[in-house]
Amino acid sequence: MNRREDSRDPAPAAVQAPHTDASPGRALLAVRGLALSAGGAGRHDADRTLVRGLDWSVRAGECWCIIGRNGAGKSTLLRALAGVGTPQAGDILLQDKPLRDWPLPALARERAFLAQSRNDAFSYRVIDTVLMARHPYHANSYWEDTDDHRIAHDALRQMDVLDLAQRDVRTLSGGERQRVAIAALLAQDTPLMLLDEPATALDLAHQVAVMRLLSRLAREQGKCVIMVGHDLNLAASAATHALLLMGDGSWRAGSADEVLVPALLTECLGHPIGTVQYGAETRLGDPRDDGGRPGDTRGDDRRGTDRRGDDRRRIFINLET
Ligand SMILES: Nc1ncnc2c1ncn2[C@@H]1O[C@H](COP(=O)(O)OP(=O)(O)OP(=O)(O)O)[C@@H](O)[C@H]1O
Repeated sequence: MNRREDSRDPAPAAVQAPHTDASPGRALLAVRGLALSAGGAGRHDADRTLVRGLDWSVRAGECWCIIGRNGAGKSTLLRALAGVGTPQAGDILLQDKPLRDWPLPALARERAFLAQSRNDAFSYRVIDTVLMARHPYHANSYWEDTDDHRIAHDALRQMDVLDLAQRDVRTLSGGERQRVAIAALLAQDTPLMLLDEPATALDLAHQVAVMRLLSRLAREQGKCVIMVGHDLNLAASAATHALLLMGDGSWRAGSADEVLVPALLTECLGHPIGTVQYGAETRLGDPRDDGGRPGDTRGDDRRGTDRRGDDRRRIFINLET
């Protein structure tokens, strides 16, 4: 996406950005002309367009956050990317091959999907739910080997739930269950990781730890992370890129510095959003003292927007209640 010359201009309404093929490297996931409607294809009530003409490329090492209001279509899009459900139009290519052409076991070795909610109908030990994520690597066998156990234990340790390994999943708290589900996703060890609101139910320390982990997996292991989230500060702390769903079918995609800016977020979320900057020498203060008005990005220009090169951070503030 081209950055506007003067970011003080109001965001254009419902402008669709060009897809992100300008950046180098082959796309792990390529979305072409995708259309999604509420309720999915073939439903008589599938008349509200959630996403229209989505052209989007995602590469190894990128960490994307999908942002939008309730009902904008974030989960619907993530499910489509996981191969669940049929889009109204368009193609989703994983490593240049349409998702529908991937055999399920092979697809399960390429992408892992953390759904927004889950039901534990049966009694399973925590370790067993994580070991199940290793089954795509055992085409003709139900038995896990020692590598699987090591990987499962490592994943539980990374999510700080190794001590719960022998517990029945139905006895876990909401945050513990969420961390076990993320551990299972890690144990699946796929190049593409799709996470629907991974920070849900987590306490603050674990929210930050999960974002750091996802960011590191993308940066250091070349994983491709796509997550849905409502917390802008958490998203901004981890995401290299963002996709905004505007709610009327239009969308904006680009680097975090291009897209996670107050004017676009205000338009996307329908609520005034500004930023304040803090760092080693600047204390967090009242955002209204920081030169910000709803949709006003002058502060960004003045303070710069590189959130990874130094210790400065933008935090997003709702200016009005
Ligand atoms: N089976 C269905 N039948 C009819 N409408 C549906 C169906 N499934 C989803 N929808 C609608 O599609 C829209 C998009 O749903 P989706 O779950 O993708 O939104 P979302 O952006 O993830 O929202 P949230 O932030 O609340 O999680 C919603 O308005 C929802 O009510």
